Amino acid sequence: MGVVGEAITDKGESDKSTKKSGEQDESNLIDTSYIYHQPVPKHHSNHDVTGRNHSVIDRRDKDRLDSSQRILFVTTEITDFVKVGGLGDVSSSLPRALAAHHDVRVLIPAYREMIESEHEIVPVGHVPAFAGLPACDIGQITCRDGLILYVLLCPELYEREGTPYGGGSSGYGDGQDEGWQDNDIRFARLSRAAADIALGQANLDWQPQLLHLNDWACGLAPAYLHWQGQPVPSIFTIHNLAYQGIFDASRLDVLGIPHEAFDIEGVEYYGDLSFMKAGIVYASHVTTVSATYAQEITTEKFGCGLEGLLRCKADQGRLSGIPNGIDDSWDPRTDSHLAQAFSSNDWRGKRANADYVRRYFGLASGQGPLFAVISRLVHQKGLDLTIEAAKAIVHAGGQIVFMGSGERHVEDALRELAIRFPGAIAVYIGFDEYQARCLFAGSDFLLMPSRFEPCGLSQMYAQRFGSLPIAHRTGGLADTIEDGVTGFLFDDMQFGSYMHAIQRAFAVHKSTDLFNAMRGAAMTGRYHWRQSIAPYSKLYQQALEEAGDKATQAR
Ligand SMILES: Nc1ncnc2c1ncn2[C@@H]1O[C@H](COP(=O)(O)OP(=O)(O)O[C@H]2O[C@H](CO)[C@@H](O)[C@H](O)[C@H]2O)[C@@H](O)[C@H]1O
Repeated sequence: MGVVGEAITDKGESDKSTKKSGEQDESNLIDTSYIYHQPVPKHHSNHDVTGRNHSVIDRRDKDRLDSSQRILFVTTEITDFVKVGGLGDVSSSLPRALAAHHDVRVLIPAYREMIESEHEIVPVGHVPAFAGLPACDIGQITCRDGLILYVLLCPELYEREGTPYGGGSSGYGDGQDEGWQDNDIRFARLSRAAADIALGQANLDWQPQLLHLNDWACGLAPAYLHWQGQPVPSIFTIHNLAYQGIFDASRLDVLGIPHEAFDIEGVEYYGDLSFMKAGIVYASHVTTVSATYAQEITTEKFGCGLEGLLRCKADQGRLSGIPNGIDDSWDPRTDSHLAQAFSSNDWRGKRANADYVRRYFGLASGQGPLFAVISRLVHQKGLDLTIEAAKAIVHAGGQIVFMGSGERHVEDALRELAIRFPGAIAVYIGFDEYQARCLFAGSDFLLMPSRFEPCGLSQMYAQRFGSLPIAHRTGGLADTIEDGVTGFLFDDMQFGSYMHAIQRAFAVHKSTDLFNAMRGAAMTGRYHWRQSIAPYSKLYQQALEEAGDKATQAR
């Protein structure tokens, strides 16, 4: 990824970075069960995250694949090429982590970024037109580490300026924000292609046994299979229930949805059509990305109108929370992006990164705490609270760097802060993977007062790089931050509660021994994908067995 934004410094200057983002490494897998209904483990440990490098899928893995499952992982973003947020990171690292145990391939639309990349796209298949969905070809990109991407070639749908979801950059373009007008067609096309591939109807020389679908954009895939009476098993993972893919009921025919399916038991959502609901209803099993969020979405407060259905799934044992992880590229000892590599207890090395961040973002040099915000700038992330807290942080001697893009009014409010507090607040509108890593490494604290957070990756990256998160006790934040040990949690989404947590952070910063102990504890947390592989594998197995049983009964 190259330049995607501008840094606004206290001098009002723009700065640009052209560094490439880091390659993703993978590491060994161990079996640790980690599912919803089981106690949420604490991540503080004396062990470091190390492991065998999986950046090249080696012979041993290939041999094991003979007895493994063939999984098609369907997604709309992947950090290798295009990323709007956390789903891009997960889609890049989870299939690679799973590849040690399974034959995992990825299906994704062929966006402009792929077409224009140096990667060769080899034509390997074709899917026919269906209802109002155009026919299209399937190309194959083989990544340097061996991961195979099937890319859906349809220039009129996918080769556009903008994000995978729309011309704006705030969210996941599900029809409730600035999404492309034809997002229903675009992502129904993706879903139908996944179903065709699963049925061996795409002329590929490979056929998956199971679909692993991610978020609303893939929601129609299990529905298409169901309506054709084909029991191909599928896992549907909710990364964010707030983006649902809601469209007008008049679109049923163009999307090839049978009218009988438009009811409360099917795809109907309060008079509209919901792709997210389709995924939940028709997939063999639903997962989300943390244990706490899996419970939260069964409640009215977090369920976005789908809590009843989700409660039902939970009662049937068909809803699990499996936490996200981070890959081995997030290692401050080896990350070549950093101004200086460092390890736990090498606080001078970490300090070199803080100096770099202050210089790069145009902050005054100083000894006070350095806070970072690295986030999509959307309502979910609670930026309003941080904007309110900014003045108090600066007056107490802190500095803040904001990096992100999203809702226009939030971007404008941040620009105003940078102008109001020169030398103390810097704002980078956009996202730059390289500078983000430096910021995680250079900051003392990460501000993340999310209203809800299905899992959250930034707080894991921050802890790994010795930056203590200050976060709302919700979803994955509650599961991955140990209050007073690896970060600070606050209970009420209120300014006073947030400020109290920030004050605790200031107090800890003053006490060198305590601060260092907390940073050390945060850096040794275990958030690797290896913890998630066993639960996913178990679900795959279970879904395949169930599908096999059904097929036997049907005979
Ligand atoms: N403007 C921007 N443009 C591009 N990248 C940016 C960006 N701002 C931040 N990022 C990067 O995107 C990632 C953010 O991931 P998160 O998981 O924290 O949140 P997100 O809400 O996007 O993901 C959703 O999906 C993930 C994956 O399951 C869940 O962890 C999470 O809770 C859920 O909200 C980080 O790598 C961050 O550096």
